[in-house]
Amino acid sequence: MFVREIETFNRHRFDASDMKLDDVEHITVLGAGNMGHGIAEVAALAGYDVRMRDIKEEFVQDGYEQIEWSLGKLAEKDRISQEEADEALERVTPLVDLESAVEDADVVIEAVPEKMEIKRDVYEELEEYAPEHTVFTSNTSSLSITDLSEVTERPERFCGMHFFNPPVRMDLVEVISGGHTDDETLDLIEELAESMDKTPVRVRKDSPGFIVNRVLVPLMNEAAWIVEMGDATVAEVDSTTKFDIGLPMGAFELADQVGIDVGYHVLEYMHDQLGDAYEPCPVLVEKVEAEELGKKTGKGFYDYEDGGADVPTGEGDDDVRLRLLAVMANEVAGLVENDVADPAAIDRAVKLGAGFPDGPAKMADDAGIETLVETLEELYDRSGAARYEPEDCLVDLAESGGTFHGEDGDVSEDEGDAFDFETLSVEISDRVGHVQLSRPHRMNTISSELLEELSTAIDELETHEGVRAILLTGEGDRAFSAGADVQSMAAGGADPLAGVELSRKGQQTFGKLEECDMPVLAGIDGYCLGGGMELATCADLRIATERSELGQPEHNLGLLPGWGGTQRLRHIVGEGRAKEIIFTAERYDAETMEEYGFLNEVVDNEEFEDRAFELASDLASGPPIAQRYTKRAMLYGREDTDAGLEIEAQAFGHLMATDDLMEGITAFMGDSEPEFEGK
Ligand SMILES: C/C=C/C(=O)SCCNC(=O)CCNC(=O)[C@H](O)C(C)(C)COP(=O)(O)OP(=O)(O)OC[C@H]1O[C@@H](n2cnc3c(N)ncnc32)[C@H](O)[C@@H]1OP(=O)(O)O
Repeated sequence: MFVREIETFNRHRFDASDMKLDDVEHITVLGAGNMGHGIAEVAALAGYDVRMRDIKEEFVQDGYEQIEWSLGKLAEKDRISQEEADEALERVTPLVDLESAVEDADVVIEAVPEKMEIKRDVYEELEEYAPEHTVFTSNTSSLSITDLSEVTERPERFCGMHFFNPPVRMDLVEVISGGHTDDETLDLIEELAESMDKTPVRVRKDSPGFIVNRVLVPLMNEAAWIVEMGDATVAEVDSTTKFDIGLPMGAFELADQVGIDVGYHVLEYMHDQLGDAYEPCPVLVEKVEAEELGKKTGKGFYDYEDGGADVPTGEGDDDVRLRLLAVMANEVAGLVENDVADPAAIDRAVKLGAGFPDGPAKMADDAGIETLVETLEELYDRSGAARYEPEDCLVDLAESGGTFHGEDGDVSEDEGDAFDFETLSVEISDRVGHVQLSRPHRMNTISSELLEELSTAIDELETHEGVRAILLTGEGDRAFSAGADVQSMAAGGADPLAGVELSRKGQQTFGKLEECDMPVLAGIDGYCLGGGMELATCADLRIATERSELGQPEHNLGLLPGWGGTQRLRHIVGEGRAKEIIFTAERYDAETMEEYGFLNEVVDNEEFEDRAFELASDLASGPPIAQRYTKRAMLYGREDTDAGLEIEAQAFGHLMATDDLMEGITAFMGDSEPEFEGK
């Protein structure tokens, strides 16, 4: 028996390190509810053969119809073609029989109800039928991955794969390591999430609430405690959360949206696992007992049969703001201290998973760690409640005058290279993060490594306290970039799937520039071709030297502009010109590209460097909040004017309460230059 167990263990280990993303063809999703059918749809859209299983025929049929409806909607909005929608649907097989559902599975994603007993039964049965090589994942949002993995005989090939609702729209997937998970499994599942067009964030340790819920749920609890303790009303708390902190919803509005019971159950679990700091506020208990669970029951903190959440502007309270930020900062500190994730990963996860404009670590840095620790200490003295006891690492940060994004944040303005990359150089000067493509010997062509590093550089600059604008240039005076490195692309062989992945990777990486909160300037000197032009297209402004030549020559190679060019270029130059540029595959001079509206300015060759830095510094001195929301409104308004107008209106209102507005008006009246701080 002992020998057999060791053999099985060894075989599992071999299989785990052996399975690569290319080997994954069949995915089984267990559960056809909201999350299950959403995940099945995402997997089918990514080209996987999907079996979706639930315990009753009516459940799977219902899930299948939801997928059909959702794919139809995507096609209707031209996000995918009708043919792609039909093909994706064909890849989904709804099933009740577990054996047939998992017999070919390479990866299982379990999304059954959040009850340990139910999941345990499912995994025990699953272990009977699933092939040896299958990797098991759970979409649980609250249960322990380690505990779940121990129900199976393959705990090393078991991890969390936590999608957000609705999976088809939400970008984030938390990939959670259980106590036994091996690195190969985590790598594979992260790659799988990326292949589904999602952004994985690794949760290095199995910890209650993982990252996003660990920040959100205590935030909702604290909102409730503020009301319970008589320190503010629901309206005041939500006004503060939405209009002073700038979160997408008020804390109570969010609780109603998610379901008060859902938040409460996660909180109960945290209370059980992590102790008294997570004691649920009685207000939440009362709501759950009264079955006033939020939107889904018609009543929660707001009455949805009587107009729903109507969060007032201008009722914010600074003590409430500091208190909510302090509690969030303490959660971030707990996650960092326990090595669950670093501040950059936490910020990325919360921005993607909860739609926060900034991550909680960045918001804490901005508010001042020392102030937040003082806030916690005052509350702790007053109430003695464990939730206000500051984490050691937060106190240490406050005492040392540091910040969560400290190392980068501490780089003084003109200190030069702040980051270590092979294919890029990144420097920070005068609040401008200057990214230079640094492969001059190959015309700054874009290799997979450069794409990878660019993606990291954008993430790092975006969360860097000292950076307010990004400038992109190419090293040397021959090329901004001559596009994708066709040589290394050809070296990858003629693998269509790898091609799809490469295209997606470029689309996503360049897309980060469109989505990032600060203005981006592309400074073009020399050739700006193919993927290089697609990169420049994602900047907000473009300037080029007189000698520059620009174009999309992909058709000459029998390719198409696969890093966003078929979609994004038309937003800058209009569809007619975009088609002309792509179909002729010509190289255009800078003057013509200025006429076409692609370039904002053409500059003398000798003056290029000075002008690029001058313009980038100008952008960096602009009002950050207004810049951020202008970008968002314009980006989301591209396909949906009403959505863009709504963002515009909300942002306009939000700006009314900012220091930046006061600063702008005061400077205007006093005829001086404003010093915007983004507050
Ligand atoms: C999804 C995205 C797809 C794409 O982006 S596909 C690629 C689109 N880009 C192109 O098609 C541009 C191809 N390159 C050219 O047409 C020419 O080059 C230039 C006009 C940019 C420059 O021509 P010249 O001044 O005569 O120089 P040179 O000797 O052709 O190039 C210098 C070195 O640079 C390498 N190089 C240039 N472009 C690329 C590229 N895109 N991928 C890989 N290498 C490239 C060359 O091979 C050569 O290298 P060595 O001296 O070692 O032979």
